[in-house]
Amino acid sequence: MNILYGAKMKTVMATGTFDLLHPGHGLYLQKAKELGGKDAKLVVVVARDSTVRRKKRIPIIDESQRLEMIKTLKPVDEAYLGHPTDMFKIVRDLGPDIIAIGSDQSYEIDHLKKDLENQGIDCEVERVSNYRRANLDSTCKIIKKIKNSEFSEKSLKNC
Ligand SMILES: Cc1cc2nc3c(=O)[nH]c(=O)nc-3n(C[C@H](O)[C@H](O)[C@H](O)COP(=O)(O)O)c2cc1C
Ligand SMILES: Nc1ncnc2c1ncn2[C@@H]1O[C@H](COP(=O)(O)OP(=O)(O)OP(=O)(O)O)[C@@H](O)[C@H]1O
Repeated sequence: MNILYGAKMKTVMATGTFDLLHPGHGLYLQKAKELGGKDAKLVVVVARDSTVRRKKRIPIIDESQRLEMIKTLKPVDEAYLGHPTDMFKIVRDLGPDIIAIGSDQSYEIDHLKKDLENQGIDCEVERVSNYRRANLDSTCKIIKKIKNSEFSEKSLKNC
């Protein structure tokens, strides 16, 4: 926790895959930062390719490019790749005051709080309730759209 003119500046940690960025990612990061109040710092942990393969699918964009993109976003103060196997290591290293879980992330808040306690980590866990609904509001939907599109070789000739 940093001290800013006598007030506590909170560090909020956000996590995710962020493969093929969409506005829902931006909303999550903005709302996550707001959980820390005025002058909060937002640090983002980008999932490793090996984690994404294990939990979801083969990522389209590799981890270094996903990290590079996240670092360009306005609410983001710092961003790092996570650990390949130990999800608590980065939490220990970054020492956030709050971990912000996205509205559709599968982590159960009380369960995660207990796991952190068992690891000796003192940190709040809060859910970001905002979800941006749209035709393309998840990476999966973008992938499915591209896969089902009738892109012919001719229409892609300028790619
Ligand atoms: C507290 C916390 C720490 C995490 N640390 C890591 C990590 O060190 N390495 C990693 O690859 N993924 C880590 N993750 C997992 C990913 O950020 C992400 O949750 C996972 O790829 C699944 O994506 P989804 O949560 O959006 O469904 C962490 C998640 C949380 C909640
Ligand atoms: N439409 C959305 N509105 C708000 N938050 C979102 C939205 N989509 C994703 N998020 C949040 O952004 C973070 C990163 O999401 P992530 O890239 O892991 O998944 P995703 O975009 O939902 O794609 P996938 O289809 O792979 O699950 C997570 O915390 C997730 O809850």
